[in-house]
Amino acid sequence: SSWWSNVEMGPPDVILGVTEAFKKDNNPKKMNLGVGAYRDDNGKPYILPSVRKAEEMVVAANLDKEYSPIGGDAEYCSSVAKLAFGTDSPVITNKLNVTVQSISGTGALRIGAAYFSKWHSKSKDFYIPSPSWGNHTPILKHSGLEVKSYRYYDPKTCGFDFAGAMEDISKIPEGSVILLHACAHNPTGVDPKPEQWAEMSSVIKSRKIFPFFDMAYQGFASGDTKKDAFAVRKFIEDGHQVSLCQSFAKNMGLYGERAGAFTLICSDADEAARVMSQVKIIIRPMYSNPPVHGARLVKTILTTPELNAQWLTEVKGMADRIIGMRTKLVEGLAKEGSSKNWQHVTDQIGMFCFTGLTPEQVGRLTKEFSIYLTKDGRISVAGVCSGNVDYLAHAIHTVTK
Ligand SMILES: Cc1ncc(COP(=O)(O)O)c(CNOCC(=O)O)c1O
Repeated sequence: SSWWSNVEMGPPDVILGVTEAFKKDNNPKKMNLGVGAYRDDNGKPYILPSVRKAEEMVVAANLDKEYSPIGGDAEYCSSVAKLAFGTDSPVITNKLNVTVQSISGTGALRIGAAYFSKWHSKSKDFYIPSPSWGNHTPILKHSGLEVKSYRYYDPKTCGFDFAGAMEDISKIPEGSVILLHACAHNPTGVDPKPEQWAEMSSVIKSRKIFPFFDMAYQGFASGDTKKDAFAVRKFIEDGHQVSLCQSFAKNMGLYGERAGAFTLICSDADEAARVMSQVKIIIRPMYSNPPVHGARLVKTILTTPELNAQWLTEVKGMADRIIGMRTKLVEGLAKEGSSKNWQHVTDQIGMFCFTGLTPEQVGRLTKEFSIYLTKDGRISVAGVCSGNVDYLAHAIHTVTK
């Protein structure tokens, strides 16, 4: 018999499964609201002009294709750290950040999980929001960590369960790690308000819990990179030694280029040198060194002033288009005569909207209207455009009235 006769068929990836079903549907009005990738108002993938410009500059520079350093290009690492923390942050000026390039946000989470599994001796428990990005649990578990959860989403209001979150956080044992989505929470689109972040920061500090940030959407949520980094910068101001995962998949549209970064904040230069040495020891046997092209595009944009300014307008443009579609959807539902409160659709932020639709209503959207989304009622607002927003409003009203 074969070596692999023992291998059973694994479950299909929920999100990619939605896209497969969408492709098979030949209804001209079909809509794919499953995949978390930006689409322009014609429903097409979008390559940012600033990225195209950076690519021309990189190609014209005739660079070699030698191996990157294990931790990636040093200038790339310092440019992405400045974007996250702010150029005048003490973290940057005192060089307290250990920042390495990662294989996008997922790679940053993998490096982080492996680092904590090996060097965070106080606890192996990671508390993630309920719900969280589907990949968080397997990434953490594959690294030998325990995954627990804290209340986050309130299905009654389709909003943030602040009281529940605070109650759960106040019970998390000292030394545990809490995973926080810095902005544009996936899958709910629900973010804490600044004053709620402040309260979470103080309880996390007083309980000696470690804040592990995942910032996959900086600039893509509100359109303002500083605003979207508020939580990370607030926690640092409050004295937390945060860790941070960054992705340039969404805010620079570099999905397939796999550009990201992982940062640990240290207490002094000596600690930073020791920590950096151990992070590199983790990366070396994982994938040895990162891909060069995506990082070169990011570095060129972030370190070329006029390109950086152009990028900021483009990422704001993507955020504004999505925010505009949220408003149009709520207006469309009102026009359809819906008497339900759809305030959460415009209160939520980023790529996703947790509609509050039941699995049965989701099933009807797909069956009766060829609208594809995940069973939890999450829609990727990027899949909504001026040509289909009224159709979506009609369909949602029909299945919810
Ligand atoms: C919270 C979060 N962290 C990290 C990541 C990592 O993304 P990447 O590895 O592509 O940078 C993502 C990307 N999610 O993909 C969209 C979807 O859910 O359909 C993410 O949402």
